Amino acid sequence: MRIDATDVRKTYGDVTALDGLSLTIPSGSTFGVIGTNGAGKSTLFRLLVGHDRPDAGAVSVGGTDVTDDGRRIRERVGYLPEHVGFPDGLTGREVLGVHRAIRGLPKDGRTADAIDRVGLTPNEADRRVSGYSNGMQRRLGLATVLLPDPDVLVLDEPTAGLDPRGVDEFHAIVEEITEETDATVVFCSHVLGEVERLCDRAAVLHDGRVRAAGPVDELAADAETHAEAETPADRDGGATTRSGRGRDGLRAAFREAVGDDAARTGRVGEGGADDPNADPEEVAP
Ligand SMILES: Nc1ncnc2c1ncn2[C@@H]1O[C@H](COP(=O)(O)OP(=O)(O)OP(=O)(O)O)[C@@H](O)[C@H]1O
Repeated sequence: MRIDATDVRKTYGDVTALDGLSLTIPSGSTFGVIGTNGAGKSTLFRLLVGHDRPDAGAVSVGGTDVTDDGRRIRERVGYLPEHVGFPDGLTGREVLGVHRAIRGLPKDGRTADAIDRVGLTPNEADRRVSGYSNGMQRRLGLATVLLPDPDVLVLDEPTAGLDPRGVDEFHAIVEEITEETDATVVFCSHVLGEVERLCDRAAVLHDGRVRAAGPVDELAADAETHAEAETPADRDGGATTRSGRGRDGLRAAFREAVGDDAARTGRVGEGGADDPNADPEEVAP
């Protein structure tokens, strides 16, 4: 399902969270939204899944305005918020059973499928969630989202706080989902390397606006257009080869939006180069 946000504005009191944001997420893409703390990522995601309404502008999913038919959107869109809590007394399998029942989904093996897809063993699924590690809780959260077999997955910082192994495992699960289904997957992150690894498209968000967006392989063109007057190539008459495409392109767009310091470490917001979630390869020498 394609997602369109058009000139969206959202304020909380005197705070402008989204300031005329426009973005298109093509059907079937794996789309990464990267931005600083407070850039508006979570606000955007709440609007995409119909949990909140824009003050101005429009958001549509699969051609349906989310404010017209929020229920249909919530049926087709799986949303994993940044912070998910589960009742401590239940096992993982019971949590999924409750979610299945609340959503009116049939007892057709989808609970066991979801457990399998997120890599929880049957034994782990039968343990109480109070004993789950952070990574297991994230996987269980993803399993609840997968239950209805959604057309769109919206994941708000799904790997924040996971150790490197947990991050890797979560990435592998997302990669498997994107390979095996036609689902549109949208997630946000502070970590550039995560977006580069998983996404075919990306947007850099800053101060409630999209600063660069497009196929990861083509973001270079945007960044180069904006930074044209200052590129080494311009300064030395074209002798220096420009960064080209792919990773360098996204990095250039990112640097333009968030500044040299964040671009150097490949991450923005909390943590730093020594954060367990940081990809060491992303830290420039
Ligand atoms: N419910 C709310 N009430 C008041 N202000 C809010 C609310 N939600 C978000 N904001 C403000 O809107 C702005 C955007 O917040 P948002 O959570 O969308 O950013 P974010 O990019 O997800 O940040 P982070 O990376 O820290 O999670 C921030 O200034 C935030 O303080």
